[in-house]
Amino acid sequence: MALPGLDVTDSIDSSTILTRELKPNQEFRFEVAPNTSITIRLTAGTAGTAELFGTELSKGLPYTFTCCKSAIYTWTGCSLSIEGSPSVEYIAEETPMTTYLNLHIALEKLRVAASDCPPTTEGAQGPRILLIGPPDVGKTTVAKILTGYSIRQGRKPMVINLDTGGEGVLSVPGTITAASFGSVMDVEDGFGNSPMSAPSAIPVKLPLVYYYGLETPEGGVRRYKRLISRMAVAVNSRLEEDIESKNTGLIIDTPSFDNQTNGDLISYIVAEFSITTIAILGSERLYNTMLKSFSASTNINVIKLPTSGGCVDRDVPYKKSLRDATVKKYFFGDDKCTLSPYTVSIELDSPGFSLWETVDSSSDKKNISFLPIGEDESSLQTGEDDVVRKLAPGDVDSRFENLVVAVLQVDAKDAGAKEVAESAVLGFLFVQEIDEKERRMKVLSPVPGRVPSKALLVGKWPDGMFLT
Ligand SMILES: Nc1ncnc2c1ncn2[C@@H]1O[C@H](COP(=O)(O)OP(=O)(O)OP(=O)(O)O)[C@@H](O)[C@H]1O
Repeated sequence: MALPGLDVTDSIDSSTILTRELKPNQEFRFEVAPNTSITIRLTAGTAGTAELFGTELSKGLPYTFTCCKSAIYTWTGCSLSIEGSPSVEYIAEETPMTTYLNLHIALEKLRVAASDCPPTTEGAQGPRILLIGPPDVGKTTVAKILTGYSIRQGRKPMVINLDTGGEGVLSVPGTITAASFGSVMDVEDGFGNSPMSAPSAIPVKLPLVYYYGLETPEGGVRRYKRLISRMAVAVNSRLEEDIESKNTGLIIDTPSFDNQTNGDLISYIVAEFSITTIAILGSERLYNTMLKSFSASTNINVIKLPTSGGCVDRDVPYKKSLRDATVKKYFFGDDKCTLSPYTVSIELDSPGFSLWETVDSSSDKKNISFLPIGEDESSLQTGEDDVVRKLAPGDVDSRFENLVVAVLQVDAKDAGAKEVAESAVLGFLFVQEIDEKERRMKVLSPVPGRVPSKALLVGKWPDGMFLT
């Protein structure tokens, strides 16, 4: 019988062991299908180092990968042994790693200059880089590489993820997060785990999390912008207390911005986070648009970065399986650390129950063309109820099954739409079943006991899934 959470992957086919010799500046690229896994070792007793998206591999240690498309790069040449069968594997000679390293060195110079300034002055603020571009051009990968390099240099970057449609960074999909990275990243897990999900061999990072609950910013631009503003305020005040992070600066990953329609949003992010460098990947057009838009700003550099030939388009089912795996891991852990979530029952009619839903206003977009000339989309949204809506107990029905629910920091009884729309997240629940007859909601919770009397927020993203 398959126990929930324990059927994570098939066992590794240890009969297949490949050895790959890499010359300096070569990259071993591999893809592992969902439900299979491979183990890679940097061969012990041989010379050479290797890194996975900026994080160095230890010699002889087994690293297990499942459901991923990734690459191991070497500056020196190295030998890798691979146990199992990757669905794709090859050695690439052309990579943009030297450009990425040069970018890191340029940022590091600015960090050194920032460290030389008195802590309370503006000069003490390190570089703040924003990575933008179309889908699957390597924005997240470059964010990982820059983060990995700056950690190896003894720095403490603040990493911000604004991409709600992806797999999530230190949290579930559908969230925006900020975390200070002061310790090594996880080779297998990229940005690693937060203590909200599972204990980990790698030191945990404590992220600030906001649940947006929609796939793209377009669904709720107004709330998305407000969350960005809240996060910018929180990040800035954190940096004032942590001079190491302040000197290191920000690395910001974004959703896919591939044309001029996102110009307003990009400008908003640039202004809120006081961005100093905008790096564009994979779109000459977006690069030129940004050059024009920020030509008057002397303190903002606009640069173009090459996309790695290893970046692969990930189809919709693959992305869905990555999202599902992240949520599953939040509740059940992984094969290194299995967790046992608890099933908790919530009374829908209890006074402490307050469930809100995020509103997707993208359906209003089709009406924009009927607006009077001079009025834009914002005039369609008039009150707080346009971004989040409180559900009456009678409205809670089976359409909310198999969705993620955020437990917010704001108390259920004090929660108004404004507080709910802007509140940070304590943790997540997963709705298993809604019994409309018995007026109960059965949820999966990472901790035992009663669900705290906090406002709960359910979104449309991540989309429904079966956690078995
Ligand atoms: N050099 C490489 N070799 C192999 N795979 C790579 C390489 N660089 C990136 N990838 C893979 O390509 C995929 C897309 O990269 P990434 O997630 O960084 O793009 P993105 O622009 O952030 O995507 P999105 O728009 O979905 O956020 C990922 O699975 C990543 O691991």
